[in-house]
Amino acid sequence: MAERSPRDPAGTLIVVLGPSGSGKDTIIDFARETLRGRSDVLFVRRVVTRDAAVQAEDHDTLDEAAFLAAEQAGAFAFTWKAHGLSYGLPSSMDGHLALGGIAIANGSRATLPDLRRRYPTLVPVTLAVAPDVLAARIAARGRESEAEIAARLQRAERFALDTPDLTIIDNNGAPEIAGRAFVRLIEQVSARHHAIA
Ligand SMILES: Nc1ncnc2c1ncn2[C@@H]1O[C@H](COP(=O)(O)OP(=O)(O)O)[C@@H](O)[C@H]1O
Ligand SMILES: O=P(O)(O)OC[C@H]1O[C@H](OP(=O)(O)OP(=O)(O)O)[C@H](O)[C@@H]1O
Repeated sequence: MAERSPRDPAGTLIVVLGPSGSGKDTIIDFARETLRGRSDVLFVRRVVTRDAAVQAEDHDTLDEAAFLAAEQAGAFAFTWKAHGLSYGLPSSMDGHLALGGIAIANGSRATLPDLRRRYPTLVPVTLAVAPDVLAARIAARGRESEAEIAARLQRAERFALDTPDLTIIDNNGAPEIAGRAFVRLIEQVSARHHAIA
């Protein structure tokens, strides 16, 4: 993890957290479509060392060596490792936050304490999904091997996100229901910005 001094940007980072298959990308995609044209809301495009051929969220791909070089050159605002992959949120995100914008990123539960230190106004969001629904959705997504799915399900049980300011969105129903709840949260954050401005 790149160590930087904490800052208190004018904007707000909304981070979507939750086990593999819980619907992080689904609600982010729904909000991106719904809020298209809103220049104050940045949907952060992650850099991931995942094979570009693997169907996943729309991310930039680097191999490990290139990721490390980019990290050392200051290309990332925040990085972490999970599932044998490296993930980076590009430093352009900090520029957007410094201007008072809202940034939305898919993040890692394991890094929540570090992320909060670095972004004190962080708004963490998580998705609640029953374990059997989760398992079925990861399998149906067809992105991981059986061993990888088993590892992801094990990891799903390791984190209890016990933080008082956490927004929990139920995603056991239709994706639009969770998607709309997420858009409402973004609108609330946006209204808070306007009230302060
Ligand atoms: N509410 C839902 N109902 C049915 N399928 C869903 C729902 N939410 C997500 N999915 C599906 O479950 C799979 C995992 O969702 P995804 O958004 O990729 O999760 P994550 O980003 O948290 O790993 C995807 O195939 C997605 O289309
Ligand atoms: O610490 P955790 O909360 O377990 O998260 C670990 C990683 O898993 C997810 O990535 P990825 O998009 O590769 O996996 P997913 O789509 O299966 O969640 C998430 O965005 C983190 O990068």
